[in-house]
Amino acid sequence: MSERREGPLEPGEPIIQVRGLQNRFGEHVVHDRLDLDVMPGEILGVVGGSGSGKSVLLRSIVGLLRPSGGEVSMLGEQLDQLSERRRVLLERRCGVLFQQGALFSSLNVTQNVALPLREHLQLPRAEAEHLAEVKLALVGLPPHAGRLAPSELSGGMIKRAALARALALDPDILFLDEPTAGLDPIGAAAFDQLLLTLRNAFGLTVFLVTHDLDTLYTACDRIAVLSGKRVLVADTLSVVAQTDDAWVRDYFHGPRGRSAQLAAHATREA
Ligand SMILES: Nc1ncnc2c1ncn2[C@@H]1O[C@H](COP(=O)(O)OP(=O)(O)OP(=O)(O)O)[C@@H](O)[C@H]1O
Repeated sequence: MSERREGPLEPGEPIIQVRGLQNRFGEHVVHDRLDLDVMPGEILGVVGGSGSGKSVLLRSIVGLLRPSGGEVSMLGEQLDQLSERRRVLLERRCGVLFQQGALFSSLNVTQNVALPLREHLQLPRAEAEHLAEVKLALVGLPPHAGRLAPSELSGGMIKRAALARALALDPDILFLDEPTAGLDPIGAAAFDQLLLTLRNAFGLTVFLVTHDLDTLYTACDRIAVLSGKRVLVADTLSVVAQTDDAWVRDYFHGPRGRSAQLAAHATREA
């Protein structure tokens, strides 16, 4: 991976800053004056009930959805004030992994990962595919996986291939929407470890939408809870879990929350 680029961020400045975000679809208000900071190099887990607006928040930040109001800044640049050229440059610094992986079925895995390199950097095919193979190895896929069609991959392999594509342009920020959904517990745990390895090795910032309590316990530095159209709390897991809120209580202190906590303790002590 390339050297990390120097952004215009001041020390201590959030890498993503969301202020007063509003999102509505017709009469349906999803976000109302939502604020959130994401700090450089952290893995932030974003949780909340179904329909609380986690994916809409992610899409607003990566520029796939134009918010109804408020401001989003990323890497020191305010999204709604960017020229087309600056927007494309900023896009390159973000890798996005969508819920279903979103690989092109007509391309093999290597070609899928090579696509951003060809489109954004205009690399010749052979060079782009060589770099794609490096990325596939980085996410732990065996060499033969590159020649397979997406339909020939297991669920875990699809996630890894999609992660390799999200990493293709050496992003500063990785956005992941439910990366462990549909994986068995062993595959999910391996994915969490991979995420930690990548963050530790490359200093990536990770914005992670998840329902997976194990991921929150093992991989996240901070957790933001979406509730009531806003961020109810964004803090370390121990602070968040003590928040006086019915959803937080059910989620973190219900049976699944307790078993995730026990599993995380056991892993740390092993
Ligand atoms: N393009 C759209 N048009 C209309 N409504 C939308 C659109 N996208 C999202 N919504 C609505 O916005 C709300 C929030 O959706 P979002 O997908 O962000 O929820 P979520 O918190 O990610 O949910 P889940 O955990 O179930 O994935 C939902 O009620 C959804 O129906």
